[in-house]
Amino acid sequence: MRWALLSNSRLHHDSSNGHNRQQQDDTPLALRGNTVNPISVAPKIAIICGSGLGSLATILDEKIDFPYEQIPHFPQSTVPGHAGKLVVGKMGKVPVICMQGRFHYYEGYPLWKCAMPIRVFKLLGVEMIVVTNAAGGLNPDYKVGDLMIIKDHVNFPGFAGESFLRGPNDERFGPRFVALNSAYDTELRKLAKSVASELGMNDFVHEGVYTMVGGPNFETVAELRLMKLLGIDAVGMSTVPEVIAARHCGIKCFGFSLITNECVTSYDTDDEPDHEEVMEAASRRQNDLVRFVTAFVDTVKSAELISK
Ligand SMILES: O=P(O)(O)O[C@H]1O[C@H](CO)[C@@H](O)[C@H]1O
Ligand SMILES: Nc1nc2[nH]cnc2c(=O)[nH]1
Repeated sequence: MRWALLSNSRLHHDSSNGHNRQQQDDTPLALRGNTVNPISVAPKIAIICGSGLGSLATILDEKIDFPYEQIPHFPQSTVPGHAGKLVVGKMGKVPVICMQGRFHYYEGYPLWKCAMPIRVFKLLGVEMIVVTNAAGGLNPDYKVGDLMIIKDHVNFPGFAGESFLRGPNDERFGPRFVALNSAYDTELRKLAKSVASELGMNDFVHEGVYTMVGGPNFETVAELRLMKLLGIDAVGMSTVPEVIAARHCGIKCFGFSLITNECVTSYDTDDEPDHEEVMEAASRRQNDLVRFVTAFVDTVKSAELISK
């Protein structure tokens, strides 16, 4: 397999995280230039599959897989439930690219690397991301298996100065300072709610605020109580860097969390969250999620919210 080089200086800024600038600049990401399996049709939507949610990629027609280990310098998936490949194909009539496996800060990647695939997608012509994740439910109305359309986020790593955008700004992707007050597109959220309604999913679909923590540990009771006080509905360890990268380069964002566990906010219980429970909950809801995302993508196309 041969890969054409696309200068990666367009993808990354210099980082003060100890990463080798030369390696960054050498990273070949021109999937269109793959002479074995070129991406001939530009994907319009990128779907980032959360923990245990990889089945969203398996339903594509005319699928082509690009395992991460075959993409030089691409990060590798290390978390169970993240297969580690890009899958390109069609969801209905829409060309899409799925990340079956995302990158998390706790795996050891700096935030710029966690969300670097978003810039690859931008260069491939992607106009919208559908970002999904598994999350712990803080809102007392949420149950395991519920779906939360993300209305907004609280970026805890950002409070400590960590950002995908830290370092020199690459003006070719977007401005130094980026507005995030409407990061999660209002029109797309409205449309998703009407799709959920049409599919009879109203009793388990909510809208709320997601927060990202660094992980990999789950939260203490005191931390979860603090988050509740702040109006946070669900907590996870991802998504925010991808959304910031996307908004910076003008990609529209729609996101949802699958509530895989109820956060333990009391000291009077032996309940503990674990990753197996997270994956089991994701697996139980996969058929509904596939139905929801397929109908959403179809409606986005009909509403002409992506180009023809
Ligand atoms: O956010 P995704 O990738 O869905 O995964 C979530 O599930 C894992 C914990 O079980 C963490 O990685 C958390 O972020
Ligand atoms: N931080 C965090 N991430 C999760 N991912 C799935 N469930 C959880 C949770 O309870 N906390």
